[in-house]
Parts: sequence; C-alpha cells; structure tokens
Amino acid sequence: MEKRIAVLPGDGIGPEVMAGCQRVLEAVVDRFNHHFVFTEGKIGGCAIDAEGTPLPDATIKLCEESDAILLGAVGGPKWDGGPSQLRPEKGLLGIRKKMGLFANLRPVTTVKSLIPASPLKEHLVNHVDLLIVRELTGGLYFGEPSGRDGDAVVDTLQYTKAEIERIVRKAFELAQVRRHKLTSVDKANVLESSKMWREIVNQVAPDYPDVEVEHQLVDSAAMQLIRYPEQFDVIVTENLFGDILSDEASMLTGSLGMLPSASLRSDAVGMYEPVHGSAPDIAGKGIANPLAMIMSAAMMLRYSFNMHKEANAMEVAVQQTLEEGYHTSDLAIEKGTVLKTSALVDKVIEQFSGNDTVAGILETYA
Ligand SMILES: NC(=O)c1ccc[n+]([C@@H]2O[C@H](COP(=O)([O-])OP(=O)(O)OC[C@H]3O[C@@H](n4cnc5c(N)ncnc54)[C@H](O)[C@@H]3O)[C@@H](O)[C@H]2O)c1
Ligand SMILES: CC(C)[C@H](C(=O)O)[C@@H](O)C(=O)O
Ligand SMILES: [Mg+2]
Repeated sequence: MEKRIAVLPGDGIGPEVMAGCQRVLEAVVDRFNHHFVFTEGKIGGCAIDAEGTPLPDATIKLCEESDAILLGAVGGPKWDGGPSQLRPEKGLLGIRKKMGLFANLRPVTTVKSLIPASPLKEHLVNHVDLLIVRELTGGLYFGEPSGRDGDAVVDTLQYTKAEIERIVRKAFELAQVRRHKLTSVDKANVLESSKMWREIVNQVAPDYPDVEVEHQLVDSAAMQLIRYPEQFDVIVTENLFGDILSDEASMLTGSLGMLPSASLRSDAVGMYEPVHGSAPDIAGKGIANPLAMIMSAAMMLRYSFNMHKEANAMEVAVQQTLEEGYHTSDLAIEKGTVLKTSALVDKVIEQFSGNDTVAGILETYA
C-alpha cells in the first residue's frame, strides 16, 4: 500500500532521531510490501535559517498533501531571544493548528528491564500504562491577545465549548478501549476555563456509562503521578497542563527520550512527534535516544495507516532491545550496554530477523 509521509526532522537531535526512525520504518515495510514515499520539509530553526520563517508555505503544502507527518524536534539556543514570530516553536504550533491536530496522545508505559534502576520501582512493578490526552490547538498557546504593552504583558487562556467537548469525547472513547477509567485534570478551584471544562466532562459522561470518571486538580495530579501512577488509565487535560504533566510522566519510563506521541484530528491524518525537544545539550554527539521517535512512527502505522501488526512488531522490537540491555546513555539499566544512537537503531532492526517474538508477529501476519 502506498503512503506519502512528510518528514520534518527540524533542529538539534531532531535529524539524528529521524534518521534512525526512517531506517527502522524501511526495515518494517520491506517485510510487508508497503510502499512509503518519504518527502522532507523544513520546520523550526532550520527553516528560519533557510527561508526566513519557521513554517514555510512549501512545508504546509507538503503536510497537506501527505497521509501522515513525522516530526523530529524544533528549537535551540541559536534562535532564542529573537522576535516571537521568528521562534522555531512557532513553526510547530503553526503546523499543529493549520492541520487541525487537536488531540495529542502521549502514552507512558514502563519497560520491565528499566524498573530496577528507578527510585519508583515499588510502583512500577505493577506496570504503569497510562495515556495522557492533551488538547493541542487551544488554551494559553493560542489565545489572543498575547503580547506586551510597556511594562505589562498578557497571555490569554481561551477555549470554546466545542473545543473542549471534542477532546473530552476523544478521551472517553480511548478509555472505552483501554481500562475504562478517565481522569480529567483541571484547575477548577481557580480558573473559569477549568470550571467549564469540568462541567463539559460531567455533561458528556452519561454517554460513556462504561467509563469511570474522576476529576483531579492539576497540582495534586502532578503529585499523584509520582506517588501512585498505577491509578491512572487515561488522563485528559488542556494544552499547557498536558505539556507539563507529560514531561513529568516521562520519568516513570526513565527518560524523556522514551515518550512518543500522536497528534490527531477526526480523520486518519496525523503528525507523529516525540514528546522531547531538540536537546541542544547533546545535539551533534550521536547519543540521543531514538526510541521515542521510533515509537511515534509505530503510532503512525497504527493510527494513520491501520497497520497494527507492523506497529506491534516495531514496539516489540524496541521492548526486546531494552530487555537485552541495549540502551542510550540517558537510561540506566543494570548490567546494560550503552550504545550510540545509530548502534541502538541497528539493534532494533536486528530484532526483525533475530528475535523469536518479533519474527513470530511478522510470520503470523505476513
Ligand atoms: N516537540 C518539540 O519540537 C519540542 C519539545 C520540547 C522542547 N522543544 C524545544 O527544544 C529546545 C530545548 O528544550 P529543553 O532543553 O527544555 O527540552 P528537551 O526536551 O530538548 O531536553 C530536556 C532534557 O532531556 C534530554 N533529552 C531530551 N530528549 C532526549 C533524547 N531523545 N535522548 C536523550 N536525552 C534527551 C536533553 O538532553 C535535556 O537534558 C527548546 O528550544 C524547546 O523549545 C521542542
Ligand atoms: C516546543 C513546544 C512548543 C512544545 C509544546 O509546548 O507543545 C513542546 O514542549 C511539546 O511538548 O511538544
Ligand atoms: Mg513539552
């Protein structure tokens, strides 16, 4: 099956993890006779340098004409301090908005071999498997007015009922196919937007009688994620809270370099982006963890292309590689082997021929 994939590597470690991800994808599709056409576009700092804008028209056109988008990361100190329209991050926010990608799914799953190294191991032995559903095209990131007026500064937190309802319904639907629990996170003791958010969750809840609903205030939820992470199945929350809670939750897996994400709308088109950023402190060293990017591509196979067996094979390959002790230096595995980015990608690819579990998945479905 032919699929057109827009590839936006971006800045810093973005191109490093994207290169690895594409190699794994090519290894997977070879086995299934798919035909993926990868077309590269510029976004973020590299686009500012080349075209004078973080989101060139050509990149928007490429994304609009593609079946799915892979995004590495944008930003870095080189572009800090410029005017706000010339920030790499504007390119990322712009493409999310332009493509209407309102639902950002950020799964957090612990890996067995990483648990012994965690200070939270008592909780992680019960295997944490939660999903943060972050609203992605509204809230403080996009509200107007936003800007400065002399010594005053303003950002606006704005949502419509329709924007809240569509993300809340998406989260309920996801809870229905998981463990039937939804935690809505807000700041309803202070914010009017959160009060409306909570009302809407309660209004639509009767449409999903098989889902248990609870509300948590965001400050307490941040604490609960560390104290008792097994309590969560699906968490739904607004844009900024979701941004912060997902970086926090990444530590349950051992590294920010482990968290993938899918940015979705109502049809099959989606953008797949690791939760992490351009990691300027390690960029260019060849040591970035490519697994978040690789697992984001697995989400693309699942959500945009309906290729569940291929997605399973990619995810199992990643798990097995870690179980065998191979990892990048951001993770701590007892008696493990630290590898550079491209050597770890080689190990993941080897799983497709060498590992019984992955080979089994491939054989069963091929
Ligand atoms: N989606 C995105 O494009 C995105 C997301 C977050 C931040 N950013 C941008 O990235 C730049 C740097 O931001 P930051 O330093 O606050 O966050 P960051 O996520 O880039 O890095 C935070 C820390 O995590 C480490 N890290 C992140 N990803 C890693 C990986 N794959 N492997 C190993 N270690 C990894 C980094 O080395 C760093 O120590 C900023 O310009 C920011 O705006 C972009
Ligand atoms: C770079 C930034 C705009 C972005 C966000 O806040 O959405 C990032 O932190 C993320 O989590 O994807
Ligand atoms: Mg973030």
